[in-house]
Amino acid sequence: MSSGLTEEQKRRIEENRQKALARRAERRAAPGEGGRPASQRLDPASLQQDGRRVGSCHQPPGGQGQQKDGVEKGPSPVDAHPPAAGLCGVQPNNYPQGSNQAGATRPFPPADAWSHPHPPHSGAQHQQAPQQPKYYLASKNPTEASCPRFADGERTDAHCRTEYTPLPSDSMLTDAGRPPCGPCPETCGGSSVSHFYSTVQPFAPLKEAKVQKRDSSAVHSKARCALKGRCVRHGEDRFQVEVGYSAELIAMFKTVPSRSYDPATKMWNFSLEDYCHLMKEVKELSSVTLAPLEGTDAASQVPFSNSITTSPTLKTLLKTCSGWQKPSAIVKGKCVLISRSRFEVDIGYDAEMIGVFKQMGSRNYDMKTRKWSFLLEDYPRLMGAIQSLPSIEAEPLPKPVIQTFAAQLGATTTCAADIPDADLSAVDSKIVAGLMPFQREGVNFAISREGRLLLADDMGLGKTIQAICIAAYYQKEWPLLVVTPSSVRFTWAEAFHRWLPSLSPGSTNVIVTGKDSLTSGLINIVSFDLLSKMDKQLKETFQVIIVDESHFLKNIKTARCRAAMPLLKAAKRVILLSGTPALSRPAELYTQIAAVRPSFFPQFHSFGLRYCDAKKMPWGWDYSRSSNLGELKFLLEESIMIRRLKSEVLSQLPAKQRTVVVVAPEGINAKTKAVLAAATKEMAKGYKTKQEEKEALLLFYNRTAEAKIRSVIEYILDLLESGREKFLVFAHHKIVLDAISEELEKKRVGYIRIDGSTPSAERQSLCQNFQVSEKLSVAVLSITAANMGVTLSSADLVVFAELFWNPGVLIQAEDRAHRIGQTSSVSIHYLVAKGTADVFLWPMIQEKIKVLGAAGLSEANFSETAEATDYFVKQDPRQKTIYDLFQKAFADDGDDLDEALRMEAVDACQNPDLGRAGQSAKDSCSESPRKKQRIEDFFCKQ
Ligand SMILES: Nc1ncnc2c1ncn2[C@@H]1O[C@H](COP(=O)(O)OP(=O)(O)OP(=O)(O)O)[C@@H](O)[C@H]1O
Repeated sequence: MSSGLTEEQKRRIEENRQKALARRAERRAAPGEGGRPASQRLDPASLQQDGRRVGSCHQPPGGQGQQKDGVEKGPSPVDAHPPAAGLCGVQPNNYPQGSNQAGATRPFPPADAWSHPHPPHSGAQHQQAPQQPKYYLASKNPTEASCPRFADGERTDAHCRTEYTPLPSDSMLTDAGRPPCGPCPETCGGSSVSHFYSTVQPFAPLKEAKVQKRDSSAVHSKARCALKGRCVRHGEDRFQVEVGYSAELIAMFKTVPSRSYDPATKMWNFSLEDYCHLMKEVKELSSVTLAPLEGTDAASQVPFSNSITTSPTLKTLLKTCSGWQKPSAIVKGKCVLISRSRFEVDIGYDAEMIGVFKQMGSRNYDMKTRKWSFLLEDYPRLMGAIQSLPSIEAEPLPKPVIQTFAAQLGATTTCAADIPDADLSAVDSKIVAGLMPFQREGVNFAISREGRLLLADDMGLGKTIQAICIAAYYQKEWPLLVVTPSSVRFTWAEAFHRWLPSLSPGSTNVIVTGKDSLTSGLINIVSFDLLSKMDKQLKETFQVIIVDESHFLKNIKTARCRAAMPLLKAAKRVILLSGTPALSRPAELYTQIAAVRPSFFPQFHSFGLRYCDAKKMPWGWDYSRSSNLGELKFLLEESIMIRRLKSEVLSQLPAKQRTVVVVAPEGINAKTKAVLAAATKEMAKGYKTKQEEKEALLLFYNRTAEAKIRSVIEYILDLLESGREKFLVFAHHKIVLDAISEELEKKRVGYIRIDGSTPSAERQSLCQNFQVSEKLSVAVLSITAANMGVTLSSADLVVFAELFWNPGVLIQAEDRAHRIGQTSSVSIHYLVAKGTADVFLWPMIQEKIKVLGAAGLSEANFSETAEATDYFVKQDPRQKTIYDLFQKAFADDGDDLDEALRMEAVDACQNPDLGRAGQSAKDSCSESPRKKQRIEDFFCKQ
């Protein structure tokens, strides 16, 4: 670049330079005169008495400075610095120890304070410049006139402030890699400081500041123009930076994690742990130099090993200095999926990285979370750029996420294509036509995922019908295996026959004992526990498997899980059903995910690290927490899981959904079975009197209660294990109510109980407690004593452990949950046991309700759900006789309540603890005084 000087000017400059050199040589030749005293040599260890390092660029007599090469600067116009003395020059630094001259070490305000417009350099200021001394020397008293001030007297230009000179000056002034000092652009080059401030945003990336700095560094030298300051200890483990204002310095300060600004002293201080990082950054800045902390080596920035002034604490705190670039400088973070189309980079600050972020078209900065997010299509480009930054360690998105969202990555599409309608023409039309719209979507989803999925619809939304339809779509690949809790094995068999009428009656094989064949049916239904006991038979691989309540597999260590996992991994289609796939923590999902997509997370640990916030503890890894749950949800929903809540599909649901649960007959012991069989046989013969008939029926009913207890309890426990948080259980016999209560107590499940012995005053408070308390999960209720007058709408599931012949009473009981205040569809489960009085009671109830319905007296309809159980009775002529007997006995009775009382009395008599005598029954009956009286009357009548 042309200097713009005439030849004559150049000649004179050269002359002056030569003269100056000569004078300097003379001074050097005369020891003690003009030359720097040995004591003032630029010794890195030169310290003030108080240990603070001060001036290292000494002002020679006559106010002339001296450069390392020993050549005094002459008044050459070329070298002459812009006239505002001190703007760029080496500032006086040989103040008396501890002095704080005006302008010395002027602190700067915090970043916010700089947000107001900075007074610009006036043109006058620049015009004044030539009138200032031309020597490039430090001015002891920088002229106030040359430095505009804020209203509060603060100078506007950092270079107007007196600064500490860093040492050793040799290193400062002869930094080999630096260009020779040229005009300072901020003052001389016409670029005002205020302009610089305005370009540095509060969160301006340091990189950008650096870019500006580096661009300008070509034309000015740090050594000569730099703002100078120093580091001093600040308390036990911190250091303070005493320096004038520099926007780029502040921008850098803001990246230091331990930064703290002291408004009183107006200085920034930092942890010693950040010292080396900070010094390294300062070194990069063109406009600032800092004298290192006492006791450290300016070059290496490590403590002096032999210095007596270096305390052990300092050594310890600075020990990472030499290698600061490694652990301490690396900014670590991770990419996290935050929606189906975007991901977020959860990471600390790094200027270069922010520069990369800003190049992404889809970038979005969330002011609240202070995180950047991008479209997935930018992911490959962004990661490529970030990974090339040595100081950044950003954990990428997990492989399963990349695989699952491959369509969005790199593509412009942000949404995966809609799930197509599956062709269900080969499936029984009954089930296809019976699917509700959301259930059809579930089936479509399953088929789009090639029959491997976790169907996680809320409880009661009809996962069974969907699973049957999905499995039927793959019927060519059957035999089918259905793994379920043992209490619903028969319900599954019924459901298959109900929804797939084309199935032959013998196609379902319900496995009841470990000796049964696991593979003899087209549809094989087995409980979790039996499956684990039948390992030997498991060699046969099923291509299609349904697992109901798949969260039963949540613990990999259980026998049931160990038995099921190899089968599931090997099968072609895996249909997992669970309304509550994880009851308390994401770790519980792992086995279910692994069952459906074994390739996603082959090792639990990688899943644990990402989603269970895995922590190493003294005893091993703790996976009980959760992390990145949003990402996990998006991953699962995109790949393998479909979940709808009741509230989302409420408009498609009936207000009440009734289910017949066929409870397992093996729950009935052999003796009870024999008694029941004998009773059935006896009843088939008929009775002479009506009274005999009724008594026989009541005894049969009572035996049924005893027989069902085990299955009922098993069912209730399964419900609890499945995550049902609140439900009502109605039973009629005291022994059933007692058995349920005892079991709940044993299992420490919170419950209330309302039966005939519960005083009216207490009922209300029990109900209120149940309504509001999360700790009360079950309401154990007597069908006859609690079917009216109580509100228990906080539950949306009603279980009938026993049947009652009057459907009106049952409907009233259902309505304890289905009433004003209920916001959900109410599920009602009727437990029906084969080989018991239920077989006769259930069709009878159906019959009665039909009549009520036809008369417009009831909107309830049992026939839909009950049709599967109809054939119990219709198939066998002997059973038909008994059914007729039931019909006759109960249809004649106008007063069902009397019947109920009679049965309660019988119940009381049958209870071994209560004795058989009428008197004992009277004494022990847990009924209200009025009822007691009626029972008494009844016995008196006998
Ligand atoms: N499309 C339908 N048509 C008629 N009845 C249905 C339909 N879908 C579900 N149901 C009935 O709704 C009740 C609840 O269904 P199901 O037992 O399959 O629910 P679920 O989602 O498995 O509940 P849970 O998680 O509690 O086991 C059953 O009685 C079932 O027959």
